[in-house]
Amino acid sequence: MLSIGLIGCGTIGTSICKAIDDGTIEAELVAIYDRNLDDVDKLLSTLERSKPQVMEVTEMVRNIDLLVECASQEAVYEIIPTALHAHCDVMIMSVGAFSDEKLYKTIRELAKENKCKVYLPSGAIVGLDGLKSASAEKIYSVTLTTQKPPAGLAGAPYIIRNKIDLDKITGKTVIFEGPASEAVKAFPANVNVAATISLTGIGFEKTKVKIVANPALTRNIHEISVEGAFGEFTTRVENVPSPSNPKSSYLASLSAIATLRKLSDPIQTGT
Ligand SMILES: NC(=O)C1=CN([C@@H]2O[C@H](COP(=O)(O)OP(=O)(O)OC[C@H]3O[C@@H](n4cnc5c(N)ncnc54)[C@H](OP(=O)(O)O)[C@@H]3O)[C@@H](O)[C@H]2O)C=CC1
Ligand SMILES: O=C([O-])CC(=O)C(=O)O
Repeated sequence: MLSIGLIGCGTIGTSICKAIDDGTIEAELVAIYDRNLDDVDKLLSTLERSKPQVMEVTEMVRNIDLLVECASQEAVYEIIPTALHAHCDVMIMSVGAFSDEKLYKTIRELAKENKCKVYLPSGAIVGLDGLKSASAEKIYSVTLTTQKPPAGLAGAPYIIRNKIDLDKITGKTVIFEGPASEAVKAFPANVNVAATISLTGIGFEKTKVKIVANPALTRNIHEISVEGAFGEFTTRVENVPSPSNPKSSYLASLSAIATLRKLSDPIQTGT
């Protein structure tokens, strides 16, 4: 059975661990880690059958087949190369880290050299299958429009740097417009999906991102519009925010779980 180690015991990490614990994912949860020890304890208290050891990444990678990152973009730098050097496959949620082209190339090379897979789930968006198919031919444009309730954007470096008072926003307001390369750095905990779209489609510079704060919303909305040789499509998802972290949509957790379930399934649907 697949042995899994997980870094980041927050919202997504807890959902994944529970899904392993209750058998939704066919795997053994061998090890977990988080820099925040309270989150580790909280997660452990939710598990009924699994008894993962708490260990740091250097020890963890000696005991697992696959490392799951659901922590932060900085964690990708800290843990993914270590895991690949140790011949572990990896699944990454903080995909925005790959706007750093050097990191992306390093991880790609390391994965090839060590014959490892790097899984990037669709996360909180829908339509990655269509974009993947479309990218076999010419794509003319890709635009992501993300709308969140103002509280879902709190703490983003862009909001802090520009001294935007989210409490004072009373109507639908465009907060940011620019390339995905800038969006994922300005909003590292809000639009990792822009990175996954960029890697699947036409890259970080050509992918356009618009971020809207909308106090009328209770859900996180992502709309993707794509034009290419195939024709055009628009997808829209209205995501229920995770109760423990309104920045992250529940669908992101479910997407991580689905990606891990797929590993043990002989039938693979979708592009
Ligand atoms: N691809 C996608 O579609 C999506 C991606 N995401 C991304 O997935 C990641 C996890 O999301 P979520 O579970 O909601 O986040 P949470 O904030 O709920 O949990 C993350 C946990 O990881 C810990 N952590 C952060 N950095 C490190 C590190 N370097 N080493 C060890 N622990 C660390 C955090 O600690 P602390 O509290 O101290 O920061 C926190 O306990 C985030 O980067 C998020 O932006 C989220 C939604 C969708
Ligand atoms: O969960 C979401 O709605 C999207 C998100 O936070 C991200 O891509 O980082």
